[in-house]
Amino acid sequence: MSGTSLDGVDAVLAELPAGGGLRVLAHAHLDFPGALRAELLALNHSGPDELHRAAMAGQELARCYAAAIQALGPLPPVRAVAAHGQTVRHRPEWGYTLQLLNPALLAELSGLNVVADLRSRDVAAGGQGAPLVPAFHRAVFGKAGVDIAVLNLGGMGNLSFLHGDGRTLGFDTGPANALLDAWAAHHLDLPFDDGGGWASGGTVQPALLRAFQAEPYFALPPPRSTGRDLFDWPWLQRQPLAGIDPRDVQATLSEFTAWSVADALKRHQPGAVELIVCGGGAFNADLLRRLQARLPGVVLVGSGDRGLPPMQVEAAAFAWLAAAFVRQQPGNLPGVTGARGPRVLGAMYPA
Ligand SMILES: Nc1ncnc2c1ncn2[C@@H]1O[C@H](COP(=O)(O)OP(=O)(O)OP(=O)(O)O)[C@@H](O)[C@H]1O
Ligand SMILES: CC(=O)N[C@H]1[C@@H]2OC[C@@H](O2)[C@@H](O)[C@@H]1O[C@H](C)C(=O)O
Repeated sequence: MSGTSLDGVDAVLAELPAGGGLRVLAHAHLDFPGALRAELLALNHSGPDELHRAAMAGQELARCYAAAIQALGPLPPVRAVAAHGQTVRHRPEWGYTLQLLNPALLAELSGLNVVADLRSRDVAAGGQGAPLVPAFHRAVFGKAGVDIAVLNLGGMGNLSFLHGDGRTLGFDTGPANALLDAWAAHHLDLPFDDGGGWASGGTVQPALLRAFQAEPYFALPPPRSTGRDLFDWPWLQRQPLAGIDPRDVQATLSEFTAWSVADALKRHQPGAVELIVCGGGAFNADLLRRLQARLPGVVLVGSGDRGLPPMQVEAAAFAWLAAAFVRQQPGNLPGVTGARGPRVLGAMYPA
């Protein structure tokens, strides 16, 4: 799995018994080489010779994925590799979502079956193609009779609502780390603001926060999903930032992310008693503190305390989706994505 924060690749070796359940046997993370990260970031927006560059980046990604698989150590017999690829365009309203990867090359390099392109069938059926993890969250974190929410803080944020009565809903809340990382990189020359330490010393600017909140995406009803197509550096540059201390901008971005999650939770699952947090944002203490302040009645729990560490959840989720493909079972939840019905997700490139 490599997500929209573009930090690198997370791989897990997962055991998925036919009767249900999941056991992660190994985890490896590889940072993207700097040049690849910069190219993937650039490919999120149109530019010169982008078809050639996308094809080259897809090959480089396949090599990174193969290295991540190798970093898992000696492997038992593996049924399939779930390979998400790198989202560089997400335009379900135009009938497509695009994850760069050369899955044929990954099959060649790894000698394993590769299941890729896990989102496009849902989009073909009229869905958003995202988020796909709510079904997995239900399977691993759900509890009958208890309202639980699961929050992924990746480049973008997404919430799953695991209602006690068995209903599962979810959608993308908006940007999570993508804008925080971009601003920190620009002003601190660091890949991210570790623990949110820089943001925590800033002062939230109410007028700027209101400008962020005025983005029409936040008024959309579900099903909804988003990406760097909208929330990226160009979006930030359109905001009224002039004359504001950069540290206050970072604090305001952090508060904005906390607001987008808390507002979504209050509107869609006011009875939630527990919020399980995963994704790299789970290590941002400043962001979690702001979120807790906006959700006084909700207990925030790291996903590690519920059996799956924050950096493993997404990779495990896509392994689970690929297992559904191997069994020719649907992976999407039409009530979440808006697809016309359940669909088998993905395509296999044989070993
Ligand atoms: N110690 C930390 N302090 C603050 N932020 C952190 C820390 N560690 C990781 N992060 C954040 O988490 C990000 C990586 O998160 P993750 O790998 O979950 O995202 P992703 O999978 O790329 O995104 P998505 O869920 O959108 O697909 C980093 O880019 C950084 O912003
Ligand atoms: C198109 C795409 O890659 N979307 C990602 C992204 O990262 C977070 C959010 O935006 C979510 O919609 C999705 O990933 C999660 C894991 C999902 O599909 O459930």
